[in-house]
Amino acid sequence: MTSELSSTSNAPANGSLTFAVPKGRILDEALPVMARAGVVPEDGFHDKANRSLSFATTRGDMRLIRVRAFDVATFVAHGAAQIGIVGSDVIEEFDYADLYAPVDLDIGHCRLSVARLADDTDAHEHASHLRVATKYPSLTRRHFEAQGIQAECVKLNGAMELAPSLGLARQIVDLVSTGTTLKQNGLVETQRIVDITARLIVNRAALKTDPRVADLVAAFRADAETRARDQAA
Ligand SMILES: Nc1ncnc2c1ncn2[C@@H]1O[C@H](COP(=O)(O)OP(=O)(O)OP(=O)(O)O)[C@@H](O)[C@H]1O
Ligand SMILES: O=P(O)(O)OC[C@H]1O[C@H](OP(=O)(O)OP(=O)(O)O)[C@H](O)[C@@H]1O
Repeated sequence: MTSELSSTSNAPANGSLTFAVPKGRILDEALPVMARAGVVPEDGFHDKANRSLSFATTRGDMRLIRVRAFDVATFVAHGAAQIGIVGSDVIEEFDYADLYAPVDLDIGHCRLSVARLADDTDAHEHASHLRVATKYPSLTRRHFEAQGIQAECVKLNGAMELAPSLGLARQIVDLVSTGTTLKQNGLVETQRIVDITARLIVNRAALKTDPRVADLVAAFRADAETRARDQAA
């Protein structure tokens, strides 16, 4: 499996660039940022009934693929896509050597936190071993290891907030934004692990060999800098 993936060529098919975007909540915030950098999907992309996964853009040499957030990192790390947008949670969970994240896009703000049931006041305060339900086992283990605690992770792909009340794990590690999901499920945040924003990511080899990738990085960076200046003014 690994050797098959690592043999994937970084050369784009037919000289075309592939730009990977997550299909869910980041997308609405990402589209205006992408447009300012000259990445605009053609008709069909916004049609919910359209089952295509690959879309033309107004640039003849670029297509967009719409995939799950974790898969954006996988496509770009293996060179199947040259460039993409993904949350820093995903980048840090995988820690792919071939992935470079040169621009903080200042969108998709949230945080990764530990939470437990509000009434579970002795939830392993002094334990050396914990059971944690999470979509982020690697980040979770690293976080608890730094406190001398061994975290046994139960991997879930969503709805982590159900785990404590159903006895799957007393603690969860999940993304928090407004805190509404925690509250509505009787949970409280106990530790903030890291703040998250969406990043532009590129395949390192593609960045070195294809000037169009470097040009795109420059366009996204210039836009991020302009927005930061406008906010400060
Ligand atoms: N509550 C939130 N507020 C803001 N940003 C969030 C929130 N939850 C998640 N995110 C960001 O959005 C990303 C998920 O993006 P998105 O929903 O577009 O992906 P997805 O492909 O639908 O995800 P999934 O694989 O869970 O279906 C997360 O990796 C994180 O960076
Ligand atoms: O603090 P809040 O504003 O309530 O946001 C937090 C929720 O958002 C994310 O889930 P998402 O809606 O992306 O669905 P998912 O559980 O399918 O990942 C995250 O996993 C939390 O459940």
